[in-house]
Amino acid sequence: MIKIAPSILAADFSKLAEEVKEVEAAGAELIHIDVMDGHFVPNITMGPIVVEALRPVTNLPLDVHLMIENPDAYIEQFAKAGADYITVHVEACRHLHRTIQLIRSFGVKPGVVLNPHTPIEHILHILEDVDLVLFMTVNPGFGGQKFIHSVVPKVKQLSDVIKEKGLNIEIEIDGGINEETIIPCAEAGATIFVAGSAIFNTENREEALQRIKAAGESVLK
Ligand SMILES: O=C(CO)[C@H](O)[C@H](O)COP(=O)(O)O
Ligand SMILES: [Fe+2]
Repeated sequence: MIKIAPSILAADFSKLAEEVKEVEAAGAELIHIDVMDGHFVPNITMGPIVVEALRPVTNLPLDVHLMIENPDAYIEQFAKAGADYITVHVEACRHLHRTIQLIRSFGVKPGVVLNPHTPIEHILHILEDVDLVLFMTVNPGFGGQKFIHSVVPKVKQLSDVIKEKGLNIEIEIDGGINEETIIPCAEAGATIFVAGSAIFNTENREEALQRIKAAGESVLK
């Protein structure tokens, strides 16, 4: 099954609650929240108070993507604010296993994120401990960037490892996803797709979301 996670980074922040409700009604499966600190990435976005504000607005799981240095210092705040998933970059974690355990200790599902150039070997020894692996298909920091195709073989490589080991881990893709780029990623074994500009920068969000989802599902038939 293909799940679409609209990224609110591309939403109209002056009416964020309405934007979230609109994509929920349009068939979204998760709400993706991009947290940037101006250090790990060259942009600043939102913190736990936005997660807390959105928690009562939607029944969908809140997928919190931390693009921050020292994520350990903020995990409790994001967990208590209502995050369902917290994903951390392997490139930002000095003690990844500790960070993943910390996320789980608050009853939140942990995931690990790889930048486009990071090899999957960096996460092979954490697979047993995570619920999700997120592949960046743009350099993190901004919405609306172009999909980096060279990430796709890594997705297939990890998907094969997950199958071989019989693990229950979902693969999520983030960056430049639209009804074309979703296809090679779904073929490679990904099941959760973040889409920001391809959904929020359109007139008809429902149609955009459903077209992207249908393109992904066409691969599974
Ligand atoms: O993590 C991100 C950027 O760092 C965003 O989730 C991602 O860029 C989504 O936006 P778009 O679909 O417009 O590429
Ligand atoms: Fe993201």
